[in-house]
Amino acid sequence: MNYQKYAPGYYPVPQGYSSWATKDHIEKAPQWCSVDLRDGNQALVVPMSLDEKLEFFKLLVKIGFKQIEVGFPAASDTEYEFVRTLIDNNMIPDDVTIQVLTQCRDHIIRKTFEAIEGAPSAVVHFYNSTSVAQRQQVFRKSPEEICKIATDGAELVKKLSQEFDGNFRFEYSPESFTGTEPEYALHVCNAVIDIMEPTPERPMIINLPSTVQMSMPHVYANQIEFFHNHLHKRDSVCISVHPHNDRGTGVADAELAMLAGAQQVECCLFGNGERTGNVDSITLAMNLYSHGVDPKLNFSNMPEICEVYERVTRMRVHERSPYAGALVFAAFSGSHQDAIAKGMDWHKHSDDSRWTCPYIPVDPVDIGRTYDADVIRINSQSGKGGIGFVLAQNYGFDLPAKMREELGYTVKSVSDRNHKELSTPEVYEVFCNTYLNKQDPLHITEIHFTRVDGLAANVDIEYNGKIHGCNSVGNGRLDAVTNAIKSVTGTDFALDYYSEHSLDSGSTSRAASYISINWPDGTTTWGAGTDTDIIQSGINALVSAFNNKF
Ligand SMILES: CC(=O)SCCNC(=O)CCNC(=O)[C@H](O)C(C)(C)COP(=O)(O)OP(=O)(O)OC[C@H]1O[C@@H](n2cnc3c(N)ncnc32)[C@H](O)[C@@H]1OP(=O)(O)O
Ligand SMILES: CC(C)C(=O)C(=O)O
Repeated sequence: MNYQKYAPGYYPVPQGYSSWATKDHIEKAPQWCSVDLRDGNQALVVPMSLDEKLEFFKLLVKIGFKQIEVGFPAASDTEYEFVRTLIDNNMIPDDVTIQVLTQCRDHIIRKTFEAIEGAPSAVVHFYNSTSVAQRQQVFRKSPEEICKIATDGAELVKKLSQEFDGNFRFEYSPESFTGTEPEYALHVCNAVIDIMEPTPERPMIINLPSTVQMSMPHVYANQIEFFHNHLHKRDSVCISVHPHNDRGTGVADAELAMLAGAQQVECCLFGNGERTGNVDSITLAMNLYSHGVDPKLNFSNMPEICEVYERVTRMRVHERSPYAGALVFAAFSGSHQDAIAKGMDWHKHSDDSRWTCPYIPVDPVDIGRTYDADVIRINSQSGKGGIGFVLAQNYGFDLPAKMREELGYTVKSVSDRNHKELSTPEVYEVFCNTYLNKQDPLHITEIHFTRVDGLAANVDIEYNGKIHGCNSVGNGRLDAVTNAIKSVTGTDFALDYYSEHSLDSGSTSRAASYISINWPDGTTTWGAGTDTDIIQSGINALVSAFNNKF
């Protein structure tokens, strides 16, 4: 690890371009430009087929993208045919503009115009590299010669836009901007703007890509503010950013750039794109959403978006991909589960409609996820709160706090022993096996109550395989049965806790009862019972608690 081999390769702007840093939130969504079908596609092991691109295009339209870079038409027949298919078959909605990318090379620009001829609304995006490294190593040209590649390209784009039929607007990128001296990049961009002569009615886009991310995000934001202040015809230019993610801060680059004056963001779903990817459109949009800002993109069906994306790109949505990954709402750990379960309950009963649930930045339901499958998941790190929540949500059992605690440890240890996550049915199975309607070694086979002075019970009890008939009395039914059990089994115990609630709604609803009993040796055992008859459910809980001693 020879760190001396490296030095920062970026060029900060002078002091005085960080007024953006006083802002603490983004007030509105940027103009979104999806580059999934171009930058995303060029980064795939196998680029998408025409049909796959069509399906992805439809998905992007459904999500709400109004500007979609559909490809690099000069790159391949598929790319070219895709653009022609969209145009020739009127597949572009009226409010959607397609965008195509071309290098500043004559034959590539010409081929690009052939591809977009007749487009109802298209952005021609032309670029050339301006960085110090590319000037020296790739092009071996002076700054002015490199600038001439851009201006020659701009002249040709402008000329062809008048020769070809279609409604065209323009975008220029000083590619490898982040490795370019800002003053020089500004000079090139202004030279292009002067040629393209945008107006406020027909603005052009200047895209300042972090082609390779080289600095901390605030350095990039300062660069954007510098351009915001010094670009020619600012009222006729839309500043776009196109952050990559080499340093892992693509989202921060985009967000700070928006504070600094960027109006458009070029991005890809799930941060797909060259190397570590482009900035993730889902994270950016959902970050706005979670602050109460309309993102102007609709991610209400995230599972469908993940499915289409994975199928057509052959990429995988990472489990921790913000807002979209399979595990991003999942809480395995006890204290998180406890807070989430309490937070959810608080929200259910609160008048405050704003989402403030601990640990979960947005309501999973808003993006098509479910609480049951996605939020509280059980393993050996889980706690009583989460385990109780799972039982309550899925099976309606609202366990008393102490019983939940005991069940919590039992469930955790099953998960720990087997070294696996427990599914909801498996948690339920542990609960049933441990507490519910247990009939061994003691089982009540027959019971009749009569009200005399207090309550008398005539009970048949099967205990250790033998049936015992018994008459007992008590101050209530449960007390009478307790006394019968004590006399048949010769044990002594005291009823400590009893509660019940109805389990299902409707006339045939079942009751669930919970009982704990204290034993002379200082121990406590718990049992649960269910039955359509509330008394029987209590007796079942009592018998279960008794049986749990043995
Ligand atoms: C950061 C980005 O994402 S930029 C977009 C990158 N995307 C792609 O490249 C995908 C599509 N590209 C392709 O299919 C091909 O590269 C094509 C069709 C564009 C060009 O193909 P080719 O001409 O066969 O090859 P190649 O890309 O290697 O061309 C290199 C030449 O173009 C020049 N060049 C590269 N970029 C540019 C540019 N923006 N403007 C002008 N010239 C350029 C190089 O200096 C080199 O010149 P040389 O022939 O004098 O050495
Ligand atoms: C062509 C440009 C915008 C690009 O993709 C990049 O610089 O990353």
